[in-house]
Amino acid sequence: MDPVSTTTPPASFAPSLEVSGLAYAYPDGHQALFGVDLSIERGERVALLGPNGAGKTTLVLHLNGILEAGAGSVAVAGLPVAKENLAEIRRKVGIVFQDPDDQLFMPTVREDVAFGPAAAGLRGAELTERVTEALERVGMAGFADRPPHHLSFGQRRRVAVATVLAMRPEILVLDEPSSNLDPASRRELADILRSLDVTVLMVTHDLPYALELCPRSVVLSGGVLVADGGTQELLCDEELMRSHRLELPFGFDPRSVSLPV
Ligand SMILES: Nc1ncnc2c1ncn2[C@@H]1O[C@H](COP(=O)(O)OP(=O)(O)OP(=O)(O)O)[C@@H](O)[C@H]1O
Repeated sequence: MDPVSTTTPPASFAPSLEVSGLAYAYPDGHQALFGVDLSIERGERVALLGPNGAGKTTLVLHLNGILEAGAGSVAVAGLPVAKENLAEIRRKVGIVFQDPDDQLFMPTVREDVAFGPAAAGLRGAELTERVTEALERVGMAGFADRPPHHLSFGQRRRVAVATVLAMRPEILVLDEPSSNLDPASRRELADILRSLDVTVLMVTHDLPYALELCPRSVVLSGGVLVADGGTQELLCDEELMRSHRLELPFGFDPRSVSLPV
């Protein structure tokens, strides 16, 4: 048997995300991650929970190679996150930042959504189709010719999601997707995210939102992955919640929510 085939699964069978023994210290010496292991299968929606300073952003910045692992490895759909693969990795890992204005800078919504695919070489009808599809998936097709700065915050967040979906990413990473959204916009975004056929990793302090959207959660605390399991099960674990400064809103009962699939 070919020895390579026993250690390197074909990309189509590899998990969307495989983080192994990831450790990282910032240049000032602060150790932010200590040997994190995390595997996410295709199509899973996973919430990344943890108190302030846990290392969540540090972990996310490793997924598309903004930070380089001190030790351990990260692979996206079987492709190692390494300098020689960065262009491909950045097409596969779509990050939606907390502030949509960090991602929207073109005169119109259409141009913002077209920016990534055009930079990747798409032109003409293929590019138009990609933009239309992404805007339809977030319910913003009717806004293509509007300047992003004329849209509401919730609409801008949806366009930011479309800019990332237009790249047809392997994994969609969202940083606090529910922040600053009113209840209706929050629900609409949840419906959109549930409808997508893509792997989702969502960083959030909004525990009810994690429960609503993600069947699975992982808890990072002090740079260590301290829990990995069903979101409802984790949120019902009072000792886990208390010891990692995770708090549910007053009166919220995680058992009362009908679970996502
Ligand atoms: N550029 C940096 N240099 C040194 N230390 C840093 C740097 N950025 C973050 N840290 C430290 O690394 C640790 C992890 O930070 P990180 O931003 O990853 O946490 P987080 O879980 O995303 O927090 P939050 O929920 O507050 O966004 C913290 O102790 C933080 O102070």
